[in-house]
Amino acid sequence: MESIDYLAEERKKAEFNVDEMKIVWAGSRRAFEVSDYISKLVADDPDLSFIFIECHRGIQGFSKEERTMLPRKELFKNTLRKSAYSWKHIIDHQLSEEEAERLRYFVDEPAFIDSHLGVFIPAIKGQGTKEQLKKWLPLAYKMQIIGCYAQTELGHGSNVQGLETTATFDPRTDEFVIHSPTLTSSKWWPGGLGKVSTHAIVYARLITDGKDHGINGFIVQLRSLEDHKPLPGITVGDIGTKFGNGAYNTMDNGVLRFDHVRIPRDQMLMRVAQVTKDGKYVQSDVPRQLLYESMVYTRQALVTYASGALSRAVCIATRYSAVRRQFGSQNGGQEIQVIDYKTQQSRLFPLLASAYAFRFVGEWLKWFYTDVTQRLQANDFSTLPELHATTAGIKSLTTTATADGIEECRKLCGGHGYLCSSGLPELYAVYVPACTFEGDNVVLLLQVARFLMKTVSQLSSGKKPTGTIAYMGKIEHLMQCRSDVEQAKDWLKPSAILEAFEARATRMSVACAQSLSKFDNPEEGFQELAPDLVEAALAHCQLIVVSKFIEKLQQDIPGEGIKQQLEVLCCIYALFLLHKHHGDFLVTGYITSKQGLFANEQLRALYTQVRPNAVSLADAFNHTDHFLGSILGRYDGNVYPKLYEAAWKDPLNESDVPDGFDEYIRPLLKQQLQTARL
Ligand SMILES: CCCCCCCC/C=C\CCCCC/C=C/C(=O)SCCNC(=O)CCNC(=O)[C@H](O)C(C)(C)COP(=O)(O)OP(=O)(O)OC[C@H]1O[C@@H](n2cnc3c(N)ncnc32)[C@H](O)[C@@H]1OP(=O)(O)O
Ligand SMILES: Cc1cc2nc3c(=O)[nH]c(=O)nc-3n(C[C@H](O)[C@H](O)[C@H](O)COP(=O)(O)OP(=O)(O)OC[C@H]3O[C@@H](n4cnc5c(N)ncnc54)[C@H](O)[C@@H]3O)c2cc1C
Repeated sequence: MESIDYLAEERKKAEFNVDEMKIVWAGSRRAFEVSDYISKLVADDPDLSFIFIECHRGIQGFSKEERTMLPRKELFKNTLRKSAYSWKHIIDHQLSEEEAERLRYFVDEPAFIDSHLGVFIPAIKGQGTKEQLKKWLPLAYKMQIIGCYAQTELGHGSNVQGLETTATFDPRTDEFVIHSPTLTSSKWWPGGLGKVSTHAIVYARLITDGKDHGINGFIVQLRSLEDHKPLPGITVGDIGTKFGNGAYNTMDNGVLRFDHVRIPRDQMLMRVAQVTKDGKYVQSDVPRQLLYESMVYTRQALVTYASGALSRAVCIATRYSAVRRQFGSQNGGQEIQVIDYKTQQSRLFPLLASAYAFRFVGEWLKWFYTDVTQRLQANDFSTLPELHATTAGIKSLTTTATADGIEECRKLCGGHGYLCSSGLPELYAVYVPACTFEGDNVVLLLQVARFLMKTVSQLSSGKKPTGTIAYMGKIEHLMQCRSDVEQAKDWLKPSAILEAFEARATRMSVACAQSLSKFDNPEEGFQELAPDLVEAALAHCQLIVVSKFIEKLQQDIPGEGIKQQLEVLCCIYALFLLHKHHGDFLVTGYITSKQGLFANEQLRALYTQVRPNAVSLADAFNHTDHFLGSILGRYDGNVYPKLYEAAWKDPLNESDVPDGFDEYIRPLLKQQLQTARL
């Protein structure tokens, strides 16, 4: 049956070429083609798009929208099936690394393979010696071993230096003895650990000759490669069901304890430090911080994933807001589309703009990460602190805004957003731990703040700040300049926006540095001023996102109407932040309240400009209906019949009279009848 496009009228309004925008969103024509092909391949192959479960009726298939109704054990087994099937497809069709990553992404179920590819392999690459890479990477790439990243413990997560697991060198046997001395030293949380991984990168305190050398990474085999049973001395299992139905529960986050488990000396990852056969600890000439390199890699990758998750929620909320109508019907005509309410626009369009902003900053961060990694290979470590601060800060900003944005999109969809079939509750439940994993977002902003305080303190020494903190080189100007905006449309000038964000970030950092200098003990001062420091760090990170969006617009972007749309989105993103953090800009004295009001006036005008393009800007994300997994976000907008149809598939509707009627409802009703008779 041919489907009707209920959003066709919306699509006709677009003032730009949607196909060209799809390429801008994907990053390149090639990236678009790979994503487009793989997303359709997943959607069209039932083995990848459906969940199959053995039940009393035989094997039953469930769609993605139905997965929140399924028990964890069945879901987990199905995820194993899909991972194995995906892997076979990757091998049989000789998919490239890029295609394989897209396949994993569009299958869209958290799985052990994410930890294996996203953290285990990067950790070996970042911390292993050439010989170790040669030995372990081929095994990992061929999945002959499956690995996880076992850093966090029951008692310690953020404080990596506080980890308790020990790795004590025994020179008699040339081995390390890995041990969990306390309950709180139990490894706790690693994804893929609970039921699947055969190996782990275990972070443990390195002890030689009774001396503690701090944390190091070790490759430890956990399970037999024959029967998958835990090896002697190892206790391992899953930590239990997590937030939300379905959601992250397809992942086996695990617990792990060691009872004096022996591993050969060459399984210590030795790029940063080595232990010789006679037990001597030798530090390399690379900085110790390279032990944390894999976290930098993953934080960088999470930024692009943030734009992906936010774009899904925004696509659902935008399409549904164009379908949904409330109030204002005249003479029996149609009611108003809720997307036409200015309040709906002021909540939705900044999120649409944020999705694009995060995509571009993610693109840039990937480039920056690659650039710094190449320098590291050549033993140039000068840009490592900036990379750490930037990945930590942008990961924090984008994941917090994305998690909050998904929840806002759920509310933008009214009551129907609360149904699992909207796709939004599960998207939120899957996504929200990104605010915690790979570094709690507040802890990460405090790292940015340390970097900023260091930068400010070095300004007087004449050290010229570069890269993302180059703006601090203009400190004298930025501390005293005032906005020259005289009317609302002056806020459309990139230079006006940029200076506002630079002045605000500089002044907030300098204010913190001045407050800090009043403390005799800087560490005490840092603790006391932490909330202000976090705000200063956020201001710096928002400046980075805004400035990378502006830089993107300075590139040659072909395609009818594309640049104009992106300019509107960039201004919405920046002016929305300016409006939200109005207080910062006022208190630091850069703008007057009148100029703040101009920004808000301009913002409303931009919402009107983006309105006819909204559905098409969401289409440009190129999400398939399968990937969205949402009745509200369907491409054709055919929401009501599909919601109605889906309700009847709920297990509660399998019978008219529910189980439990005879035991619990009938007696109540009888009791009422008897009372009525009395
Ligand atoms: C086909 C391929 C497909 C692949 C696709 C996969 C893509 C992946 C996507 C999704 C997968 C997601 C899976 C996620 C699973 C989750 C995993 C985890 O959560 S792992 C555990 C993560 N844990 C943390 O993040 C802990 C957070 N804590 C820390 O990082 C640190 O403890 C700290 C907070 C930074 C503090 O460190 P420390 O105590 O050492 O402190 P300081 O004294 O503050 O720092 C000392 C100096 O070191 C600098 N520093 C700190 N960290 C780093 C770093 N990472 N890099 C560089 N430098 C760093 C710090 O700035 C200090 O410097 P100075 O001031 O001395 O100059
Ligand atoms: C779904 C999921 C998957 C994970 N996967 C892995 C994995 O594969 N491997 C792995 O090793 N770990 C993994 N983790 C663990 C994760 O990395 C940690 O949970 C994370 O680093 C936060 O540490 P924590 O749990 O110790 O939080 P805590 O540090 O205990 O945080 C609790 C609160 O204290 C605050 N806080 C902590 N320190 C400070 C400070 N210095 N100043 C101010 N406030 C502070 C935090 O902001 C937070 O509000 C995973 C976690 C989750 C939820």
